[in-house]
Amino acid sequence: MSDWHKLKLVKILVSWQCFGCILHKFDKLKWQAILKNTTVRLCQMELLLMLCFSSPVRCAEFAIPFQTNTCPTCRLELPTDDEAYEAQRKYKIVVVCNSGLTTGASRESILEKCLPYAPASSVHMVPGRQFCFIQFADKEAAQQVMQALDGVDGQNGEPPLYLAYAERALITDLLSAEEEELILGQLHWPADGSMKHRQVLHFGYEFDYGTNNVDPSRPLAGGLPGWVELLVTRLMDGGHLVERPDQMTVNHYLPGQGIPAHVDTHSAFTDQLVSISLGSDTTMEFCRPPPHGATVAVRLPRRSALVMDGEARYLWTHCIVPRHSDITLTSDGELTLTRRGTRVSLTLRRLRRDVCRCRFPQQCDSQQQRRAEEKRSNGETGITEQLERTYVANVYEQIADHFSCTRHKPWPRVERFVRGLPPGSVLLDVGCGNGKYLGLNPHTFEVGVDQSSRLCSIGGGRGHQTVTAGCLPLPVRSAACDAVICIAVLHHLATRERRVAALAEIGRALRAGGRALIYVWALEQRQGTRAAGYLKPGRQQRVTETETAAGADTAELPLPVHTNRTEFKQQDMLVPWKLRPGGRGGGGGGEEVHHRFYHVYRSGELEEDVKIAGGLSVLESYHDQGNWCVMLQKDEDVA
Ligand SMILES: O=C(O)CCC(=O)C(=O)O
Ligand SMILES: [Fe+2]
Ligand SMILES: [Zn+2]
Repeated sequence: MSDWHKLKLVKILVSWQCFGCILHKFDKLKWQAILKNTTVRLCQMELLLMLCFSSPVRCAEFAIPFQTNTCPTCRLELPTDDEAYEAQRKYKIVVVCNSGLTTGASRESILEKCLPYAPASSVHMVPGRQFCFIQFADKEAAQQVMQALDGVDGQNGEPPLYLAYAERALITDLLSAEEEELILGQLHWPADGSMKHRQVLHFGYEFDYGTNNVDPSRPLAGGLPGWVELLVTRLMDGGHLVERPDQMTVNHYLPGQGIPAHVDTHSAFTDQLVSISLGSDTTMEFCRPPPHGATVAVRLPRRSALVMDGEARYLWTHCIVPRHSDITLTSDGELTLTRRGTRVSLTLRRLRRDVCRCRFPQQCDSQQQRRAEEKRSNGETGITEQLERTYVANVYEQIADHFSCTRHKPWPRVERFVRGLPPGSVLLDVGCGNGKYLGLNPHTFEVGVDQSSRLCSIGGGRGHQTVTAGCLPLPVRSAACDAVICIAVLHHLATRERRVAALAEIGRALRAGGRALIYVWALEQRQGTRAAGYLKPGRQQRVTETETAAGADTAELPLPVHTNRTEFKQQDMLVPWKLRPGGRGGGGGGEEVHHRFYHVYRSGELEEDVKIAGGLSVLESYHDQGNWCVMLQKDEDVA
């Protein structure tokens, strides 16, 4: 593999996945050399994580606030595009991605490299890590160093440094001790104690702990106090806050008190939340929901402000564990137990008056609600998604091992397409299953996508790159692929709208001039006098879906059940899969029957769908092995 080819692959992966996942994949390669001229970006929570493992005190100090996408491997956020990245190049803290204590760099060696371009005010080395942070007096100094050093070869053959801008998420010196005292004196706590585990006050709007929401039509008299407006102005002038908050919740915690893990409701508040600590330091814990389940402890010093945005605001939960003491680091790097005092926090938020557009629809009450409303108004009831989940996704997950045993021989014309790709091509296999079409051409870069995590791990176990994801949308950058294959996948989508959308997604993934090969099961299993293999009796070993569910109760199924090895009687149906005893879930005794949803295509239908999807031309179309097949080419310059 030439360096150019490696670079191309890394570029594609970098745009899909976060730095940590890339490094994980590439630890065997000399990634420093490969990454030359490639913009490496870290995502906010990943930085917090990496920092945190070695340093519970400084973990939250830095974050990179790019506009982001989600890494399909680990679901971390990633920057979206170069424009967004360029627009954000204005921070006075820089992270050096490939120089840290574990690469043999020192504070002195880093300073020495920067000094000819601009003086650095401090360098933070992170124990056990291969990156470090440099803080400059101003943005211009940071920019000069960035321009001079980023990706440029070092002297005497030294590898280049890779730099990215970073920003503080924690503002440690927001207010003075006198101001803190004045503010604490302004707050009047009701004698009866408003909550069981802590006391709270609300300004601007009341936060309702029953619904975890606010009523925008009922503002509280008085709005926010003047002294808060002053702190807000400081945060905005410092570039830490984009919008002026209009709601404040003040929490009062005695030592031993805390707040349960939660994500502030998406539909209630906008992108940035601020937590200002008064009276005492504390430790706030951020947790990423399972299956990842990472925990990051962030030390919040008194008189500091923590700004949560991106996935720290929308995806990770935050909590304060009810404890009397926290484990912290001394300035000498020793671990010590620090007793908590009484802490008062100011949570500043802005009411949301539109739909949340965060990148975590699964976690987003606002987007879920909107989708439900749309469905209701369309008269649609989620049947489609339910059908695909029950009769496609869940079934493949259960029959994965057995299914994989029946899928080893590539169909010749698909194999020919893959083998014919020019060296260096990037091939995406949409619905890759166990990866039987991956690895046929050693000169291409291939990534398989399948929504079954079990099939992905079977493919992954054979050394292929697989990503667990569906095809709507595809987890790839636009125009990233030279070729796409999508074999026996689209017939599992339950509506025409979704089948067309999947074709459009394939088109989006292709570069102009790139080609795709699509196979879908045909309604017509006969061509002239020739019957497809599927109809031939006595070929039970090729696929094992040979019999109808003998004795299975089909009365409750939502669609007619097809009798295997017979002609199709309708286009939408359920096709039984008999799970062999001994296969997963087979258990050695009786046979389990699973039903998969299919929409078999009639002659010409696939071509019509391609036309509706747009931007793709049909180069060739044919009938092969009982499938309708098209070879497509992405049109040049579709405006
Ligand atoms: O006390 C804090 O800093 C956090 C409070 C909080 O998370 C909230 O009110 O939603
Ligand atoms: Fe909160
Ligand atoms: Zn949201």
